Amino acid sequence: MSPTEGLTVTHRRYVPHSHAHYGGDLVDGAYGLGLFGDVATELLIRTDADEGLFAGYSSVEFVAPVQAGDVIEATATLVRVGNRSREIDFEARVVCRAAPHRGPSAADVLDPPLVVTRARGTVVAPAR
Ligand SMILES: C/C=C/C(=O)SCCNC(=O)CCNC(=O)[C@H](O)C(C)(C)COP(=O)(O)OP(=O)(O)OC[C@H]1O[C@@H](n2cnc3c(N)ncnc32)[C@H](O)[C@@H]1OP(=O)(O)O
Repeated sequence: MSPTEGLTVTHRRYVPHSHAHYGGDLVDGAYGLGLFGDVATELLIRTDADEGLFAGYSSVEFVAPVQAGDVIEATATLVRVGNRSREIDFEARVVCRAAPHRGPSAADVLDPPLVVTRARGTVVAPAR
């Protein structure tokens, strides 16, 4: 087992209302995949001193919708180190969500966070 297996990186960001794409202020699923690309980039910088290139996803599940106004966090966990391939588990969770029934700027912390997307993918590092 590689000493870097199990390493986890988390990014957190606010989902701007300009990203709402579907009815009900929903955000497209690709938004979450964009977060996964960024968090995988930091993971590869930490393991390989290089951003790497995303080769593909073996699975993606959209478990619950993401809404404009959410605060979302994306986690990447390194699960397998190949020669140049790095297999990564991803999870995105909503940690804060708007509460429009209380007013236009009202929002709550979600405890526990709401899991919205899970995925597994492979990023490829350059040959050393
Ligand atoms: C961090 C996020 C970054 C991004 O989002 S970048 C934007 C999106 N991605 C891209 O534009 C990448 C486009 N694709 C490519 O440039 C190439 O395509 C790759 C560099 C990803 C791979 O090409 P090659 O270097 O020629 O691959 P190989 O020498 O055939 O394999 C190297 C290792 O990578 C594994 N691998 C290759 N393709 C896949 C795949 N599609 N799914 C899973 N694994 C893959 C292999 O098995 C092997 O692994 P082993 O070195 O550990 O033996």
